[in-house]
Amino acid sequence: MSVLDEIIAGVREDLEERMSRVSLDDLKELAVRAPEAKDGVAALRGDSVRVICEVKRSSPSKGALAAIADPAALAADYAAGGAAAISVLTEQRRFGGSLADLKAVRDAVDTPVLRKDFIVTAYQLWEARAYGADLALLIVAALEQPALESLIERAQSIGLTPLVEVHDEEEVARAVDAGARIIGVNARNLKDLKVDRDTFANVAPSIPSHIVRVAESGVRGPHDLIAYANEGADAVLVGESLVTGRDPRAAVADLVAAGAHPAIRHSRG
Ligand SMILES: O=C(O)c1ccccc1NCC(=O)[C@H](O)[C@H](O)COP(=O)(O)O
Repeated sequence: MSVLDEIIAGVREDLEERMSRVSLDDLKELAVRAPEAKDGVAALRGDSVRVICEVKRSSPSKGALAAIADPAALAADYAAGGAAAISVLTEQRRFGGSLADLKAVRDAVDTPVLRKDFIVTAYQLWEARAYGADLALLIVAALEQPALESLIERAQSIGLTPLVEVHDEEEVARAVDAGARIIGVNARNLKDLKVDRDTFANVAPSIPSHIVRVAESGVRGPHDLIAYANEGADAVLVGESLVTGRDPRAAVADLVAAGAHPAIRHSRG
């Protein structure tokens, strides 16, 4: 069993428990009352490289990263630093996240919010919307093609923008066929957790230019953002280096400034 398979097995158990407590109809009621979803595509594409900042307490690869007692305060720092979106890991067992974190972040900022989890059912999309997410992660490696297609369609129909995650060119082809408008290339191989920053450069050229390209994982500071930008990234997704650093707001501001540097703007035409 790969790490991804193990994570998904746990996610399915936790999901069963939530589904036994909260009906889909009740979730839909909550979703109707949630603030209107913001446009994820508009948030992540522009003349500068956008920065998605993650609320990440722990991870399978590194264990505990940061306690994050107040995710709302961290999100407010990210927003003040210029984050284009805030990613909230809601998986409990390996990442220490929750839907309560998602709600706390939603209530604290106007910035678009991404539910980062291992989504395998439409019920989780409704949860995402009910707790205020604007975007939801869908991982190609976790889904058969018909499920990927139907989850992208369902996400869009309820106002969520799917961020469709891939790790190789074959997965890009699947994401494009399924109708993705934002594709994230994860430098982390979710089967063995190794991070290879060359993954983006190898995979991104196969992403059609009308699709937003996000470079995920391994960003330690502005130099990594600049490298990803030069390889064609519209946005980067950053977790560990922000939650383990001393000043997340300043760290985000440094990344945002690097992403808006005239040399990068010029190379992006
Ligand atoms: O972070 C992990 O160890 C991990 C393991 C298995 C599945 C997903 C995992 N992380 C999710 C992510 O993709 C990252 O949190 C995100 O890209 C930010 O990466 P980083 O800046 O390297 O923390």
